Amino acid sequence: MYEKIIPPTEGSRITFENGEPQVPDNPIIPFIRGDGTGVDIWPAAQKVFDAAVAKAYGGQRQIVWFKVYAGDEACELYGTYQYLPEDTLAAIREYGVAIKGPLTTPVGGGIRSLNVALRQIFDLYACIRPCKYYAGTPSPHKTPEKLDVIIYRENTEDIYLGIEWKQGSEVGDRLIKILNEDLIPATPEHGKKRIPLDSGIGIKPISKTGSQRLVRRAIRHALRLPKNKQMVTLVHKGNIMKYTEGAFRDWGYELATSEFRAECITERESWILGNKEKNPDLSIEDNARMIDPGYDALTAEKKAQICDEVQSVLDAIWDTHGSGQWKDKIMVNDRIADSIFQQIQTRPDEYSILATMNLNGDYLSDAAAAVVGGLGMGPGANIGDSAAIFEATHGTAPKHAGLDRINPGSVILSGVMMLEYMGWQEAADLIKKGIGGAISAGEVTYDLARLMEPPVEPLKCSEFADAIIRHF
Ligand SMILES: NC(=O)C1=CN([C@@H]2O[C@H](COP(=O)(O)OP(=O)(O)OC[C@H]3O[C@@H](n4cnc5c(N)ncnc54)[C@H](OP(=O)(O)O)[C@@H]3O)[C@@H](O)[C@H]2O)C=CC1
Ligand SMILES: O=C(O)CCC(=O)C(=O)O
Ligand SMILES: [Mg+2]
Repeated sequence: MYEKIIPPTEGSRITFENGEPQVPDNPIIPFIRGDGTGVDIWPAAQKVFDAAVAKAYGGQRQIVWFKVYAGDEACELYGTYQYLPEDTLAAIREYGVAIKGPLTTPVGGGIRSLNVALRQIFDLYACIRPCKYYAGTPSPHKTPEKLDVIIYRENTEDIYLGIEWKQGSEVGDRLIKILNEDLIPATPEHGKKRIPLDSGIGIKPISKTGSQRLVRRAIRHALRLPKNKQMVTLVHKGNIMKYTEGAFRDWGYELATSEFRAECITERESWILGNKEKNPDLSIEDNARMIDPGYDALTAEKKAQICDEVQSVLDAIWDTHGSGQWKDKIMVNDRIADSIFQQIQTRPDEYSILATMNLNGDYLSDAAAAVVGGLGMGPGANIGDSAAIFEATHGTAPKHAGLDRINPGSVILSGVMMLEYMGWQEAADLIKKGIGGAISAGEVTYDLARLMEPPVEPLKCSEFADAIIRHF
């Protein structure tokens, strides 16, 4: 079945039922070491996972690791340009849950991202990146403990679909000609706009299906959180990209107010209900004026639309959500993408789950990780309905590769997410305890050491792993 790898003779497969993993006591888990700092991080992380599982279950449970290849290491074994061999895909398909180190993607030309390819091949449509503060972690931010968000990033489409044409390419030039001469003039709202002839062109597809399945997972996650964290914020740049990012917002609200009607309230609905609760005799028009501060300057048609909205919300959900009942529901709101970057710094505690499209989530997850201590503390999971691959938010950090210096924390915390996904909470908790203990004792790698006051001597990558195990 495999060309160059041999599966372990012991261990069993993780299977999926209704999108949920069914985990035996000795699951076979494929891992990709990764390029660049993967050589440092992976052995450190694996040591921590094995120690935690051994301590938590005293031999009753064990992960059976299966080394598979991608990136530079794959080319060494399988030959030039064999960056993502069929063996690796077959192993992940067979065993369902995998974990990986970072893989290099060249800028400009060269191969397209292997990381993105894996997400698309296995339809791992939700990229989940929690950004939570570990006590004692040094941070460039004054109040990092106030940030506790989980980024739910759509993981398969947007510009990451990779449909683009180089400037000057034959097809790209043809496309620009068709757009300039036919499609743009046929769309009156585009007026006299034309695409400069020396442009590269990229396509940004945002589908209703892709958006809604992501938001569905985000809302389901919110349902499992404590009441004060039951919020989902739809992040978008819909004021500029109306039919892609704006549509993501609209489809998100549509899903929340149809599939999750009993469980959700939108921010705007909460204002309408709240206004009526404070003043039961409030007229529809006065309520409309209160939810839209620019109401009096609007055209008659727009005013009528807002009054209709107020009336329909009251008709539809006053009985089920009114009289304060909405305060127990999941709050669904939306924020424009640039604004959320400052909001996670100025009002971090007002957010919980941030549901984003692919590119916005990529940017936002690095920024949010920085608030809670940096990319060395940014874990992630790519989840689909029949497979999952866990990986850190960061990349290969090439200047640190092979120096036994980099922080393995993000891959270790990605492993914590994997253990939790598998239902192995005891092992996950031990690792979290170990990380907390090591940080509190000032036993940290260079990235955290340089932020600590007073400064501490940094540990090596491998020493940090040992410190985590000591603090279990
Ligand atoms: N999922 C994946 O596999 C990803 C792959 N990539 C790929 O990685 C390559 C390099 O990307 P680049 O833009 O340099 O981004 P990286 O995330 O690899 O590194 C940027 C900087 O972030 C800090 N950093 C990264 N990882 C860690 C860590 N584990 N511990 C502490 N600090 C860390 C370092 O900062 P400092 O030097 O200041 O300490 C590092 O120089 C590219 O080819 C990119 O495409 C990028 C992101 C994700
Ligand atoms: O695939 C890559 O090289 C970069 C991906 C990335 O930055 C991410 O997923 O956060
Ligand atoms: Mg990124």
